Amino acid sequence: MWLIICAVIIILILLVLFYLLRPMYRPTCLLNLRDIHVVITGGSSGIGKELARQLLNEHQARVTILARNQKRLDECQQELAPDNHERLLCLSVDISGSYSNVQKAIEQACQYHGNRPVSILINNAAVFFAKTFDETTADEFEQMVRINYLGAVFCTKACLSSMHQLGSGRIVLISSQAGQIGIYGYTSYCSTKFALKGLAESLQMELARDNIYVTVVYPPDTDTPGLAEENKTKPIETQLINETSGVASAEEVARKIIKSTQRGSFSCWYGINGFLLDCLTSGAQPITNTLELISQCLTVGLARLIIVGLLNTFYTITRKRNSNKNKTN
Ligand SMILES: NC(=O)C1=CN([C@@H]2O[C@H](COP(=O)(O)OP(=O)(O)OC[C@H]3O[C@@H](n4cnc5c(N)ncnc54)[C@H](OP(=O)(O)O)[C@@H]3O)[C@@H](O)[C@H]2O)C=CC1
Ligand SMILES: CCCCCCCCCCCCCCCC(=O)[C@@H](N)CO
Repeated sequence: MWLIICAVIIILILLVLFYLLRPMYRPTCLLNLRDIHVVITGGSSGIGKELARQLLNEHQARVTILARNQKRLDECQQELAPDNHERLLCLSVDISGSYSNVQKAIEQACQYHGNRPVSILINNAAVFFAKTFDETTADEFEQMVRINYLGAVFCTKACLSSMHQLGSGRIVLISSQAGQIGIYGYTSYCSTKFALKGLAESLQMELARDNIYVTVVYPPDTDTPGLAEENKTKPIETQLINETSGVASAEEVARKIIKSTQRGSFSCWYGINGFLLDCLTSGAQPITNTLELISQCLTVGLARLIIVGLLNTFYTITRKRNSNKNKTN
């Protein structure tokens, strides 16, 4: 008798919990990508280019790539859509320049794709280099904020009317694991990537009622031309810390971005470290799935313990180098 009463009480508590913890918004269905218009900033290299490739070849989407360098854009057009020109438009624009230029580029893109409004915007373009705060110039800080943060704001602003027109949409912000944890050498980069999460949380609260879903992506180091360039001057401290999460391929990173975007998940992470970092930094981020929330609640304490252990190692790495430098001086 008591057993049955206990079981009923437990079930009731679970039901109430599930009701209280239900997602605050939920995409109606998995987004079908066929023939829809996807805009990818920074799609002429690395992760952006791989996204364009998969969207074109595996999902038959229509793609617009925005980047600055015309030569790289031409090569991209040749490589990604040699005999299918009408599905891919490569446009040269600096997303951190004037807002009206970005707006014009988006208008031109919609016209090119048969007046198709933008269904998905992937804010992927960014610049990155690793230098200490002291070594980073004021101009470099400004450039980083302009491209990595303001560029995403401008493109999002320019695409929103499209999504309102459609009555649905997806906005993807490519952050980084360096947008979840502060790292030696990334004072300028981390700040811009952290900023994207604040933008995403507020934007999602505004747009959930319009059926527009925001996804923030947190890749680890990823094998791209951008990473190869960064590695040429990366301080050893930054290199050693980043190695904790290993190096992913652009192919796997792009694949999960597309899946998370179709689902409308709020965050997109990679591997066990990515999962733990997402739990650790879940804070007040919205949930799209009750099980996700339960796993975060159960793991957050453990993740905090692990990160404190790791931080000890990271601080040892940075102190050691400083004492070596001091000895040689
Ligand atoms: N690779 C990595 O290890 C990781 C990367 N990320 C993030 O993933 C994203 C892509 O990185 P990745 O593929 O390595 O980058 P790449 O450096 O390989 O490519 C960057 C792209 O952005 C474009 N771009 C840069 N500035 C502008 C601008 N002002 N206006 C328009 N386009 C611009 C570049 O073209 P052009 O110069 O011609 O304009 C290029 O197409 C970035 O947001 C990065 O922060 C996150 C974690 C790890
Ligand atoms: C709770 C336990 C979690 C443990 C994991 C902690 C690991 C920290 C490693 C961070 C790696 C950051 C890579 C940045 C890549 C990037 O964005 C650049 N390549 C571009 O500059």
